Amino acid sequence: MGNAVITVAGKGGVGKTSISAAIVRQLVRDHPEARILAIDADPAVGLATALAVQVKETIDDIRKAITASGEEDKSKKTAIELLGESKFRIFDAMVEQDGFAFLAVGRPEAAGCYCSINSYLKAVISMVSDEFDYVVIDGEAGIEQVNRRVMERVTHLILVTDPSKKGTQVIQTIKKVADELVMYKAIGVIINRLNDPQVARYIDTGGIPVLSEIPDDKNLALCDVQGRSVMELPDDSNLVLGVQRALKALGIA
Ligand SMILES: Nc1ncnc2c1ncn2[C@@H]1O[C@H](COP(=O)(O)OP(=O)(O)OP(=O)(O)O)[C@@H](O)[C@H]1O
Repeated sequence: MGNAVITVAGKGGVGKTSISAAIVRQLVRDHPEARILAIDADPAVGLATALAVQVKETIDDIRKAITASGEEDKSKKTAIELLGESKFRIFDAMVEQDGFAFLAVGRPEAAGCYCSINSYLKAVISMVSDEFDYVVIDGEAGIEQVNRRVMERVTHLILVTDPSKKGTQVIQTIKKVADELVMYKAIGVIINRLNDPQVARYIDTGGIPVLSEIPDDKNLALCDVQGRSVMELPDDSNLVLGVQRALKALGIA
């Protein structure tokens, strides 16, 4: 198989970050020889915390620096061209630890529009994807990044919802947009925090295949409180088992 670019998307607060971190954990264990990159593309910057990574420099920092240098440059190159020329800076910003590389998009300070950082992010994903066997992207909540074609190169789209109607509506909207804009190979849903199996039959994913259902995970709650990495979750914790099932269903594990 070629490289896999896995994106995790869904409504805010449903568990995208925890699931992305658990996917990284699983890939590191299943494929110790593989080159694995985790990208924190959520401006809320949770993946770094979930994986206990100390971020050195973000894509947004690099964007600002090269935009500033571009303004002094009389050759009128576009910022994305400049970014291509400073590819080494992106690789330099990656933190290597526990068997994976990590890159954060950062939190653009200018209020309002993330369009510009999103077009950088898209360029960065294309630029770095070929250098890794697996890329795992923890996306921003909602449809914006899919809509702006940031996720164009994604091969596996994992939609996360909780059992709420709002959650399932968001994943159906993301799927609709992705069907037009993303050439994904596989798509599926993880239903997170589903504690009552009786509730499952009322959940309407709009025909999107369910990859796995994950009940509340006590170990994750403990990790959260103690600020420990999801990499340290025990093998039998609900999140780990649910992510294993999902990766298997997608043909990745
Ligand atoms: N299966 C689970 N069991 C217990 N706690 C969970 C589970 N899934 C997520 N949580 C907790 O719910 C909270 C939100 O999860 P997480 O940050 O992963 O969601 P998110 O979708 O990435 O949120 P955001 O959209 O804000 O980035 C966290 O405190 C996380 O530990």
